Amino acid sequence: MATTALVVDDEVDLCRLMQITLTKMGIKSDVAYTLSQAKSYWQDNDYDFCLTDLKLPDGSGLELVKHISASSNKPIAVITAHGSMDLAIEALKLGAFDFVNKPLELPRLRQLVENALKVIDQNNEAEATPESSPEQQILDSRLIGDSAVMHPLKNTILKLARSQAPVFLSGASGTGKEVVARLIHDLSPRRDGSFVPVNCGAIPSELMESEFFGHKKGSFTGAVADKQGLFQQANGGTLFLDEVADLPLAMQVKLLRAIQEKTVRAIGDTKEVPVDIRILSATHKDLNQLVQGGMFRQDLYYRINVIELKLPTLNARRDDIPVLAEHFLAMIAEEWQLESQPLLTAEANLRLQQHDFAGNVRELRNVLERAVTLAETSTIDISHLGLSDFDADQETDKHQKINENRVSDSIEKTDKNDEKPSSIKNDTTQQVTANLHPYRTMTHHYAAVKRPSISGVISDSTLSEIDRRSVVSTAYGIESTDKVTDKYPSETVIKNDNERNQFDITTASNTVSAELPAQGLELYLQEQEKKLIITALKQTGWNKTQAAELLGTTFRSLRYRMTKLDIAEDQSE
Ligand SMILES: Nc1ncnc2c1ncn2[C@@H]1O[C@H](COP(=O)(O)OP(=O)(O)OP(=O)(O)O)[C@@H](O)[C@H]1O
Repeated sequence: MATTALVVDDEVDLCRLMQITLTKMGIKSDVAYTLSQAKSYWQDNDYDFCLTDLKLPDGSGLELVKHISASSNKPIAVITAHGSMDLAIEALKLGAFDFVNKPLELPRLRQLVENALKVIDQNNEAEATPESSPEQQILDSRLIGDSAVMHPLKNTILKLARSQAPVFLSGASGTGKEVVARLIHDLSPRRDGSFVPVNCGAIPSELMESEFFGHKKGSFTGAVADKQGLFQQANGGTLFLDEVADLPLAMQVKLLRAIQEKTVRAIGDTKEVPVDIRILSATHKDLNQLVQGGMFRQDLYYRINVIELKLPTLNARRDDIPVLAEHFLAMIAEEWQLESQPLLTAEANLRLQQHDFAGNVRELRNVLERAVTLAETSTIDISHLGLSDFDADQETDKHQKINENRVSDSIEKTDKNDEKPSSIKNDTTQQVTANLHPYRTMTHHYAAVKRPSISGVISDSTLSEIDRRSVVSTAYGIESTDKVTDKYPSETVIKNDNERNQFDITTASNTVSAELPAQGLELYLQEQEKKLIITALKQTGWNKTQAAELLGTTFRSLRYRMTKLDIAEDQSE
């Protein structure tokens, strides 16, 4: 059956133009010239989608958007006068799936209609298999959790995936913002295009323009060839601006312009190139507060935060911990090629559910990776988790402290500010090791952001023990000690040795600050880790068991790190 559409506009010529375009695309259409006529046509016919002007003689097209999106999930797109971005944003918030500007550009109209057709197909598929639509299956297999807060979240993700609206993902670190961003893309009509994630905090500011918009050969020293920017790489797909709060103000202006105009100009180029991208963004920081403080442009905030999706902390969905744990253990077993999947004892499972996960899902995964590494067999007991003994009173205290810090909505406030009592932060230091997200570059969190003080660097909660040793030894120019305790490593290492006790930490900070790694902390640490591992492997003739022993780690852990750092099995030649 042919697809049908309702076109609503009071300009007769424009309606004819739209009808001709639709007919050429095999779509039958009716035209309504007023709001009331549109409502009654929509009521009496079973159209597949609607395209409406916002300014109608007897009312606003926004009313039609509200009417249609409240009663069905059929796509409705709006036509806006050039420059009336506020209305377009309002329409997206009300449920319009996309908008097109006047004067109408036919390629853009065709692209919008093609996206609408894809949404219609997806809706039909979902209706045919309501219990297990392909979308639902993808969602359930990648966003693990079945607790009360996850149901509405998943439904919203499905809805947002069908829209073209910019979505801002907020939530504390490790709650799964990137997982959700990928899902929104993979479930959207843009899924055949690329998903391009960019860590805004990791790109040096002097390279930003070239990274985002590209450059022409010879446009500056070092531009040895033409380079495509991230916007163009995401053309037809989705650009995910992760850690968007870290964008320098100068770049915010340029980004806003590109997003509004939907065109980019490479450095050294004379022409603007149109780009068709959807913007998703995320940060664990309170962007609203940054706007108030003048650190983030209000207009850009308004533009990227058309729809905000808040991700719950893991503490707010403890029921999901067992199922998440099982999911991660299965992943670890596969990635590490274990003979059998590790299993948690009932006590270990319970202990995990009691733990205060300041690092959220990422922390859970890291705790499990460490536990699998420590366990001699495939049974993971409470002792392998490395969590301090559970003290119900203490945990209650912690939760109370968190609650005191929350203003009205407890979860949202903690998410936004990442506020934790220092006791909890210390816990995190013990629990959270390196970010092990398979998609994410290791430069993700810390490069270019947390360089200023050595104490900041070393107390970084994501450092694994070996990372810490190399930081301590390299930064201070001292040998690493064998006894690196789990807590704050720099001071512990220094305090363990009388000679080093005399070492003035302030002087150290000053001395070291001049030698901070240009490539950023994470990249630097990776290089150090890689060097140490290769040295140990070379010393043992690439015998992994012996190399692991030399490094004071386990075979499994070494194998994991080799894969993570891309160290080939034998580089002896
Ligand atoms: N619901 C979930 N189901 C399965 N894995 C999840 C879920 N939530 C998070 N994860 C996993 O947790 C880790 C952290 O997730 P992610 O990187 O998406 O968090 P984030 O909120 O973007 O963190 P950050 O703010 O630090 O960038 C990843 O390994 C991710 O795969």
